[in-house]
Amino acid sequence: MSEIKLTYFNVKALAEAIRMLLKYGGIEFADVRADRWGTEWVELKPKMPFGQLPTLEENGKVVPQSVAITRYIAKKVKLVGNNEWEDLQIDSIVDTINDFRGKFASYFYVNDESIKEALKGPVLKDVVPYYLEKFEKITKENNGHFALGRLTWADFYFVGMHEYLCDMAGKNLFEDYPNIRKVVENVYSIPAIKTWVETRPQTEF
Ligand SMILES: N[C@@H](CCC(=O)N[C@@H](CS)C(=O)NCC(=O)O)C(=O)O
Repeated sequence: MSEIKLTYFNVKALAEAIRMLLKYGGIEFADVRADRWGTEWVELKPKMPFGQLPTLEENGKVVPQSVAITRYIAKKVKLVGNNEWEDLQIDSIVDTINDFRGKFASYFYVNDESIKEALKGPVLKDVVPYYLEKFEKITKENNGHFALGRLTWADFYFVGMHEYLCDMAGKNLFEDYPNIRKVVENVYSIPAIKTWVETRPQTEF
């Protein structure tokens, strides 16, 4: 059995879907959480392939990029499509969820508070309902899932990310969207994930 090490910061954000998929598949891994604000990250950053986290290390080889890593683990735990068309459905919605995340990132990391607020306003007013109404329709049509009418890594990708999205928005985004919430409930009701959620390190997002 190969040795897997997942390195990220002590948050869920881009790595939680990967952690949850590993747990789902019962795959042992080292869950390394670097201190983002201390000297640890200053020393580690130049050693990372593109200076960022998460990275996956397997058999001594280190690879970056959260979506690629999530897809790779999803293949191992068989939460991918049954053919190329099905994989395209999953990839397409994952990329769309990632675009949605990018809308929040466009203001969240801005230091100037007045500029940040000015950028945040239209995202919350226009972009959020635009995406969430479509996500609600998709998850309704797919019976509480994001693709293929069944559990796939797209669900994990969203669930791993959803608290981060709420944190960046400064509110619960999904209150009025029962079918999106159903995706979270479906993933959290899987026994291995339930145990993980109960025992994982407590972080804000
Ligand atoms: N496209 C990359 C983005 C990775 C990324 O933005 N990582 C951030 C944390 S979420 C990071 O490493 N920040 C620290 C830094 O850039 O020094 C991925 O999806 O993995």
